[in-house]
Amino acid sequence: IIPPELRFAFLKFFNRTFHLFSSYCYFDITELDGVNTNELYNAVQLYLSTSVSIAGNRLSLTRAVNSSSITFGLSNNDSIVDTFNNATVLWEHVVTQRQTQTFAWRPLPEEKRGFTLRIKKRDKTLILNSYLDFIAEKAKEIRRKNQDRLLYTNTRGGSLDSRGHPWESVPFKHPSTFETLAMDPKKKQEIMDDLKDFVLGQMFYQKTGRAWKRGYLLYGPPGTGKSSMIAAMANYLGYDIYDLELTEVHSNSELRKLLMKTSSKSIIVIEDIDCSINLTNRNKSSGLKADLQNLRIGSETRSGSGSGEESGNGNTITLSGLLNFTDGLWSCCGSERIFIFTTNHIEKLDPALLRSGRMDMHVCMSYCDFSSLKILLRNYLGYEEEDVDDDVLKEMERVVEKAEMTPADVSEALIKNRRDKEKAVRELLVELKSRWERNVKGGKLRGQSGNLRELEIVEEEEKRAIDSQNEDGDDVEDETELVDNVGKD
Ligand SMILES: Nc1ncnc2c1ncn2[C@@H]1O[C@H](COP(=O)(O)OP(=O)(O)OP(=O)(O)O)[C@@H](O)[C@H]1O
Ligand SMILES: [Mg+2]
Repeated sequence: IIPPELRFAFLKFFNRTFHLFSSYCYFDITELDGVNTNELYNAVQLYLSTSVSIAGNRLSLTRAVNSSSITFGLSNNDSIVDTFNNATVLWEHVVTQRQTQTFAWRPLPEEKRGFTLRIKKRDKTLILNSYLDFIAEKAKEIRRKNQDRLLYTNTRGGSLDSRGHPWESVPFKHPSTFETLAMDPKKKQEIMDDLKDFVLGQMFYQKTGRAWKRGYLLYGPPGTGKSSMIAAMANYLGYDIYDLELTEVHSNSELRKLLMKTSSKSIIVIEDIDCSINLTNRNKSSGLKADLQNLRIGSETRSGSGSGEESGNGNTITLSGLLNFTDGLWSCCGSERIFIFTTNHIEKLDPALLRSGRMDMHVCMSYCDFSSLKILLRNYLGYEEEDVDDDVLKEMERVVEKAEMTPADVSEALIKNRRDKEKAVRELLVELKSRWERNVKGGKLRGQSGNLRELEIVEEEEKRAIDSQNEDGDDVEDETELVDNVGKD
């Protein structure tokens, strides 16, 4: 019979007085903080899920698709007690149904989730100063220990899921590490040191007034390990990867939103940057001129308000948008981020992307050299240097650089015969030699080979080959015939 308004006012009053005299205070940690995901919520969830002091008698068990581990969690509206430095706290997982929505720009999740932390008022300073930091640290540690990295992609084409995430994720389990990566050991060490300095460099970045981020440009022919390098970096640092598909992004503002939804401690990757830029920039209006214009717009906005507007009809991403993405004010909305661009054709890239300070390190991933070859032999056959015949090794060392085989080609040759290791090495050498021969000969025809000794060797080997073929039959004639036919066409 009491009117609802009165009942509401009464409840409010009751609550107020209750809180005034209660010795507890409460903190709400909601899953979504406006538009952003609340990292503290995730940290608390992780912390509680593996906390040894877990004392709840009702837990929810989850296992994500493809994940190897089971996660414990608090059931909806259940609570557990935790202790920290003699202070006892109570965590409650509060899940409420969202009221029917009137109108929203994007659908919000049906449930509102959050943790409520109840502590004694006298513990307030302790909790605020150290307990929450402790949880964040612990969550980080757990995440690292679980080794469960995530690989995110933006293949939704701009649409959001019910929690407002533009990214889709799967567990990332690429086995590539710096150990298995075949490249010049000196260069490899340099990159590893650089990464380590970056991770430990918070103070440095703060002191020098730089945003805590770093850019790498990986370039080189296909199959030289660019993607493998990215995986190795992620595994080394324990970072998540955001694989940004630029062709799925329709405007600069969409790009910015994607960036805002990435978490810190992550690697943001744009593969084959030359192709993506072509697609969106050069096809529009008049090629280079449009680019230059975009660039100008880009630099204006960078020094100005930083609000990088879309040029043209606003339905395309531009170079300026991309530069703002990696470099502008928005790029520091999180910290500890690594940007990696890869390309097969560095010469095609716009100089604006290459200028110093933008991509901090340019890493050339190139054809297999001798040191890489040795790493691959160890990876695939378990062979150390001394396990391979000396002459064979010397021969390999002589031809490997000019053979211009990619590590992917070498891997393929080794995998094919991995049951018969000796045969694998033999066939690899044959392949290396034939490519070497072709390249050196090609160089001779183009008149650009400087090494006379090598030419002599090629000629000698050619002669020997012809002799042996003449013995075998008339393969040579077949070949000339083929060439003739091509000539006729
Ligand atoms: N440097 C390397 N060390 C070890 N393995 C390699 C290396 N390069 C290539 N591989 C092998 O070759 C395969 C292809 O390599 P990867 O995908 O990393 O090449 P990529 O440079 O990214 O090529 P693309 O330019 O076509 O994307 C990998 O699965 C890996 O096993
Ligand atoms: Mg690749």
